[in-house]
Amino acid sequence: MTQHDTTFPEHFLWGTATSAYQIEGSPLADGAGPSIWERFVHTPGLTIGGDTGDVACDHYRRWREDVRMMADLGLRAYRFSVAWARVLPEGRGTVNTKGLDFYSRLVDELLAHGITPLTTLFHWDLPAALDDRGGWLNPDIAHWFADYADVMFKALDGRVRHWATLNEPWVVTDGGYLHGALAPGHRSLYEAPIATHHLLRAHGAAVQRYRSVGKHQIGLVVNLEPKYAASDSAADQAATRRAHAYMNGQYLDPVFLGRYPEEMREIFGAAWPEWPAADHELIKQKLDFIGLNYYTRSVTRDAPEAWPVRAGRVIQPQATYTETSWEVFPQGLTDTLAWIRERYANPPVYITENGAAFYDPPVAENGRVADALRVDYLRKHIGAMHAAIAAGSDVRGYMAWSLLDNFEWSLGFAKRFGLVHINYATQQRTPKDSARYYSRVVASNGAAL
Ligand SMILES: N=[N+]=NCCCCNC(=O)[C@@H]1[C@H]2[C@H](O)[C@@H](O)[C@H](O)[C@@H](CO)[C@@H]12
Repeated sequence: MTQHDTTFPEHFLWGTATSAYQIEGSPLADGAGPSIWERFVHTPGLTIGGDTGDVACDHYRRWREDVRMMADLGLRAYRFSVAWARVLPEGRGTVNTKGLDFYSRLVDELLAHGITPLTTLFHWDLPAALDDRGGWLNPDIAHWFADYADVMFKALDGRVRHWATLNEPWVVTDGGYLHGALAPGHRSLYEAPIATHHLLRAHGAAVQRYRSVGKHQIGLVVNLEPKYAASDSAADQAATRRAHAYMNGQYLDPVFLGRYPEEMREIFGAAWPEWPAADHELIKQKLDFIGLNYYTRSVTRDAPEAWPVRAGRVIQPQATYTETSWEVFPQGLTDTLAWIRERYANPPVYITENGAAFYDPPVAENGRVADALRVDYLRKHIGAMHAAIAAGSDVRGYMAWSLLDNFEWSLGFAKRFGLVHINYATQQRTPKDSARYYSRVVASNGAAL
């Protein structure tokens, strides 16, 4: 590839991403069991405006229309997640065939339109019945998850050739067990490391199971956020090392290197357990790819008040920020891909999420949504990804987050990440300018950047 050539490798997989609870609606339809998010959103005060995923984008009923829209946009791939409690209402035991059939039909419809499915087994919506048994704090969850994964592998493997075990274990632990902003809403220094470890053991158990029943590819999706020291001071440098270990190394080091970063004990102190070697062997299953979710960076300073990592984010006055207060920093994607390449011996990577929430203008009379900021965000980040590929990173695909405006967890519907606008009152879908732009990028394999 020459300097100005932005075409991507042949067969580069261009698509979009969503997750079950954020778009499907009908969370209890056809025998599905409740998830911890069903409980969380119906607990007053835990989501902005009391928003819930009861309807969301009504994708559970409009899925054919949505697949047709992906095909009309020329998308080649689609990353979605399976709601565990649709398939196993109690999280384990009896399979709900109607729940499984929803995903089987979705996969067949995608394939019929020439769209490659990438399937995430867990995207935060843990079955409530398992949470009642301790959820990610119960060591038994490793085999509960592997048994659920086994059901999905046997039902869909072959039609689905790209599996991801977990989506963003960091967010599950940091949001759900340390700070409590996300389901199940715990706030515990002692629970967080246990949740992390059991998430990683469950991941390892599912990958191990896949190696005995599956024939294609399986990986782990992590959100990585590069940390840049705010100054050369020892305190800021140390805080940056802690923040990097906590958000980035804490998940990939155990999987690729068989150990946690040494900074973890410094961060958690007495709350950081010692785990048996057998656990590390289970976690360290060989992966076929890393799924990278990239959104932003952090310029990091020492912050003794910022429990427990003691690292703070320094606002960059000259930067553009998204509606979720994330700095737009495309270089961070190039740097993160270089870090993966160098630290973990250049594993295959799919960018499984990249996108931004901006304040979009309303749908105009002519049907346009002129989301210029999102077009610019995509252009710059796809360019940053290309720079990493030119430097040797083995990046194999890019899934823009998100296909649709959707339920943004505790922020509800207030934040719009979609390439396609959703009118929640009518459920009308309207491709934004960013969708039209992305269609051209996909059709030209990156040349029309
Ligand atoms: N602070 N800070 N820095 C950035 C940390 C990002 C952590 N959140 C994510 O990555 C979530 C991921 C999730 O998969 C999806 O379900 C969410 O809708 C998107 C958008 O929020 C992203």
